[in-house]
Amino acid sequence: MHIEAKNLHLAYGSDQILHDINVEITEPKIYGLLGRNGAGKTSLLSLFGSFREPTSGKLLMDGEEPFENAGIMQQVTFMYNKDFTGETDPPSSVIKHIKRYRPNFNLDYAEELLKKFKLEEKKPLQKLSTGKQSAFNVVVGLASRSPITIFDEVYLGMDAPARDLFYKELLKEQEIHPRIMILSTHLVSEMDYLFDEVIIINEGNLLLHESYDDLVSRGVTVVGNKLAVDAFAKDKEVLNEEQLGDTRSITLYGALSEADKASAKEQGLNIGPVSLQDLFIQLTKEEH
Ligand SMILES: Nc1ncnc2c1ncn2[C@@H]1O[C@H](COP(=O)(O)OP(=O)(O)OP(=O)(O)O)[C@@H](O)[C@H]1O
Repeated sequence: MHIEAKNLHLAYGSDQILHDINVEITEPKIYGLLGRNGAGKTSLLSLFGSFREPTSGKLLMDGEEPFENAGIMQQVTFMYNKDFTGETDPPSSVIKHIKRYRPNFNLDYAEELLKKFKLEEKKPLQKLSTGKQSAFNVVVGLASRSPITIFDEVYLGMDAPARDLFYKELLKEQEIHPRIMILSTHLVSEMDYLFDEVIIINEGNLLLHESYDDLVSRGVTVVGNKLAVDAFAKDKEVLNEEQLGDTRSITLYGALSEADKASAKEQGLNIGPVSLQDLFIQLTKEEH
């Protein structure tokens, strides 16, 4: 499947939330969707999940508008922190009915995952702990095997071992049943290794959509003597700088040329990689 957003706008009443979003998601890969609190991630994902209609612009999935489009909706699984109040059946019973509305849902795999996440309890879903309810959402999302699978911060309440299990299953699933997986998260440093591509939204605008490798190769950290670092940084885009005594560390946005690398070496400057989290923090700082 293939998602295409053209000049997408979303307003809640008079509040403009998403502004002129243009994005194409075409490959069965894992996409990390990042943005500060309130940036508009859930709003965008709720458009992809057919929960809402754009205020203007076009959203096409395989060339069709998804809103109230049953054929498209069956191909998209949008998992978020659902409120399970009133869900009196245990997880093992709830999963038996999912195939009716998610045609690719694999019950055997879901049962296997219930065991792995220790969700075989007889307790009704509404009485499970927050983390276990999140794990249940993860199970449904993975086992749905929908061509477009969206996880909107569902892993928030899950403890570290459960999240680790989720990441492993996700990578395994993606290898066997590749699909468009979109993960929105604030756990950037923990999850960055999962992403093939990164989409960043800032204040309702699309800030960037790039492959993970391209994005992190755009930034470098340069550490060394303050004066040498300052001279090196001249005419370059400095995202961040920190100083301790005479030592200065800067984060630069933009790939270094071979000549730059040679000159840094000559001046005793240390060049290192930049993490996605550092780039994200710098790129979404208020002054940007
Ligand atoms: N139903 C709604 N009615 C009015 N405003 C809303 C509604 N849902 C979200 N908003 C507003 O839209 C903006 C974007 O919210 P959204 O939940 O999409 O952000 P987010 O990036 O997912 O944030 P977070 O990381 O905090 O979950 C916020 O200003 C929020 O207050």
